[in-house]
Amino acid sequence: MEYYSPVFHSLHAFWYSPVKRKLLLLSIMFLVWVYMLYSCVGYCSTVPGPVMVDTPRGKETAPATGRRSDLVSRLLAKPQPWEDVESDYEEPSVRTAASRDLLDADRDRVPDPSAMSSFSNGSGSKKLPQAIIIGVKKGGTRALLEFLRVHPDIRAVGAEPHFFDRNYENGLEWYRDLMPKTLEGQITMEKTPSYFVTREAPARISAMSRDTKLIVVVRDPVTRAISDYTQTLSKKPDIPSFESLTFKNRTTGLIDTSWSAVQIGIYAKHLDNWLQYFPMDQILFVSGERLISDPAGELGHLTYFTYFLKDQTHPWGIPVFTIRVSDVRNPENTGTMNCPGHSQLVYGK
Ligand SMILES: Nc1ncnc2c1ncn2[C@@H]1O[C@H](COP(=O)(O)OS(=O)(=O)O)[C@@H](OP(=O)(O)O)[C@H]1O
Repeated sequence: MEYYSPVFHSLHAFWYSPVKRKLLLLSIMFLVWVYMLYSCVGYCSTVPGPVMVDTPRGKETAPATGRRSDLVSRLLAKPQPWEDVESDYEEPSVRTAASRDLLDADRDRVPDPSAMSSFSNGSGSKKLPQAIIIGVKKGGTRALLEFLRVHPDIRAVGAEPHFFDRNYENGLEWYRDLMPKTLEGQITMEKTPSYFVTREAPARISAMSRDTKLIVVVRDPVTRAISDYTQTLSKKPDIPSFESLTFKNRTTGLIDTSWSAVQIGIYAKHLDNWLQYFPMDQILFVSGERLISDPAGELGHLTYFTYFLKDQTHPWGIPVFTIRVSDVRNPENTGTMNCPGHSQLVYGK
């Protein structure tokens, strides 16, 4: 006995009608297409797209991974109120974490587009930095960092984290999270030039790790001060002249050492603070002058740097960096010194 179903009958009739069959197929294709479109939109919204970031060189496109765009947005976060205010050139002799950076550059606040190492491939793990370029501001720290990060053993965060001066309360995990991933044997680095003149920085870095290598780019303090001043002048054209800020009394030649541009250049004084926490052989001095006059020559020292950073002696011997020194209060008093073994460090003495 044949079972008769009205539903089966209407389906049968529907299927054998060519027009209706085409309509059914079209509807199915349409539904599949809508489904695919929906899935694609959902997927694309989770895939990181290019991010435009403001840099000192203008707007640039960063190939944003999720991690990188996270870093960029964090570092591009609205500046704290005190960061917006530039003061009247009166600064404490040594900056404290809460103090304002009078001559700070915009670039200090804006992350470099290559905030993550270009070699970073997503593998490895984030580590706290083993080496930090702690200063000096306008010494050539950016150039040095960019030179160093060319080396495959060095991974550096491009933006200045300002952890040990402005963001310390965020904690070490926050700081670690800013770092690029590294593989075994690779060195994590960062640079924040204001650490050098921040009173709390040496103790804080030492608390993180007493083995941290410190790199200081030193430059003739007078040239450094002019560079610092020029940067501020470009943002605030109506500030007083360099001379009137430098001298307390032009006739006697008495220098106003409370002006931050001069303060920062009294290297020996700041160095004393660091030497309370770190031995001299853990601090590497680099010539800011050489970074300008012979950057290729400094690039040649990259191998030395990695040996220094890894606590190893280079097979070719001990690296020697000749540094021109001068006394900010007596610019005629210049000389040279070799690093390491820099017993003649007389900057600002
Ligand atoms: N190789 C190379 N390439 C480009 N620029 C170089 C280089 N070496 C040093 N400099 C000079 O370094 C000065 C900026 O120093 P910093 O990077 O430490 O500045 S900052 O503190 O990060 O704002 C800035 O100095 P001034 O030009 O006198 O302002 C740069 O010119």
